[in-house]
Amino acid sequence: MSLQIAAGRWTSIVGPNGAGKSTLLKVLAGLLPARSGRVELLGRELHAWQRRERARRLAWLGQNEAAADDLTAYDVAMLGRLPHQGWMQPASSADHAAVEQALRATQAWDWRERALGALSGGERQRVLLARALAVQAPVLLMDEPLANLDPPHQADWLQLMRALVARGHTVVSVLHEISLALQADDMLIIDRGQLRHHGAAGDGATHRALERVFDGRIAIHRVAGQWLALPHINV
Ligand SMILES: Nc1ncnc2c1ncn2[C@@H]1O[C@H](COP(=O)(O)OP(=O)(O)OP(=O)(O)O)[C@@H](O)[C@H]1O
Repeated sequence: MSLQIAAGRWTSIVGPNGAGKSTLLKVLAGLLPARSGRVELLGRELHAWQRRERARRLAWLGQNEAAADDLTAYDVAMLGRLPHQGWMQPASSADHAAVEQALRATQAWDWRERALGALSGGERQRVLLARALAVQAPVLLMDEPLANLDPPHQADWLQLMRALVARGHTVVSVLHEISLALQADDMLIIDRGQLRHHGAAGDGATHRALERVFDGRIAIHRVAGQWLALPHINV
């Protein structure tokens, strides 16, 4: 695969189950070694970055991530500030401000004192999203950020991503919900470990590539001003 993800845009990665979407995202994050080739972040080889510097620039939200269930939501979000903190140094007022802003942005502020393990799946996801936002990194990589989120919170997430991109952040997200993925600026379509298409999410060529990669089992339609992926159901 050879690709360049545009800075200051939101790119969604889509494709069938097992296509390699999460694997690609992990390689981009430096969490999996690329077997060959190289990955660059902001024009510099990923592994040439000093780890703390890289962690400040790259925020990560994984799929079904294990997290310390006995920590409060507030302390989980504060983990996102680790790259900004010195060894054994207490959190600064900037750290607390970033955590509060992130928890409020994901509407998780009200349960900041509750343990992560006591939250519902969607509530937990919003705290993990807040942890990624608290990093205040220019690049955010997210694997299934909408898992367990109800439709209003999915819409909130979309708005949040738009606001981040408007402020110059780069967002890359793996999404299974194609209609939501179609709201991105750009789309990477992956199948069987190969990049099948890379283009603007609103382009007809991207829509045809999507329909192909899902064996014609979906069709992209324009409904109420939005692109939607509708499944073909034989009745
Ligand atoms: N740790 C691993 N060890 C071995 N094989 C793996 C591992 N993780 C993933 N794979 C395999 O690599 C392929 C791609 O997996 P990946 O998780 O990247 O797919 P995906 O596109 O994200 O799928 P999904 O839509 O189901 O989440 C799959 O065939 C999977 O079984």
